[in-house]
Amino acid sequence: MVVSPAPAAAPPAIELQRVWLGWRDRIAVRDASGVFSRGSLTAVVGPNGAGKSTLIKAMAGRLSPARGRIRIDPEIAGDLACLPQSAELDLDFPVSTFDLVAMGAWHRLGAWRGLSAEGRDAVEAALQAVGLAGLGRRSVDTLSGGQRQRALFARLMLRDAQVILLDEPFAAVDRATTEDLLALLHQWHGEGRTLIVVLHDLDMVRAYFPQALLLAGQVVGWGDSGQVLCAANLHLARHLCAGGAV
Ligand SMILES: Nc1ncnc2c1ncn2[C@@H]1O[C@H](COP(=O)(O)OP(=O)(O)OP(=O)(O)O)[C@@H](O)[C@H]1O
Repeated sequence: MVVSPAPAAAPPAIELQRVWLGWRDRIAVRDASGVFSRGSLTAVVGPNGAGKSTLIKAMAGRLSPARGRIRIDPEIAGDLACLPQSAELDLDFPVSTFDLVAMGAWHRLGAWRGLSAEGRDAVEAALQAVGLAGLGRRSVDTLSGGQRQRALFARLMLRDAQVILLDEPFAAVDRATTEDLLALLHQWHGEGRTLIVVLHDLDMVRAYFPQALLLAGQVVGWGDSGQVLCAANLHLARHLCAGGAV
């Protein structure tokens, strides 16, 4: 097994300390340890059922570890945003795209306070940045899948979080949308945010993500994506998820 440690230069944003995660009596992730450094850009990859979404949910605070600890840097603990898989999001309600994006600012403004002129400008700027300028008045239930994903990225811009977790953000969106949203991820990375992104496209990971965490019910590799995504690790991950023991 090749497990490379994450670079030690930056302080930890999120540290997994012998974390076990499960659903009722089923263990989904066993004994995972490692560090997502501050400002890192990490892809979480692995076969279906490897525990990627489970780990994202646990780091977002939606699932408690059965054992071990997820330590989030206290300085950024309240500054973590999560975009779940699109299948988990019900956007079939008649709210305007503008209001959906503006919801990103709720944690700063309070749920029932109106947006200032500055806030409204920020929403318009975010809509423009994701290619939805002029669509603010459209109801989200009339947007295409790609447009919804763009709107959700605009909402993340308003959220302005230091740590951003994204679960398969490019599933079911076309290539142009993927490229635009990938560019936004890189912009956020350049701003020093910590990004943790569940992905299936290994070529994309090798090309654009410096760090990778390969899961298969346990950590198979974690570190430089070129090293982690070697043939031996990928073979081991497939073997483990097919029910093999090591
Ligand atoms: N809400 C749940 N209740 C019960 N079991 C669950 C739940 N969510 C996930 N699991 C189980 O936990 C294990 C890991 O699932 P998880 O969704 O984390 O995998 P994944 O790596 O994200 O898979 P995929 O690539 O298919 O999205 C699987 O065995 C799955 O059936």
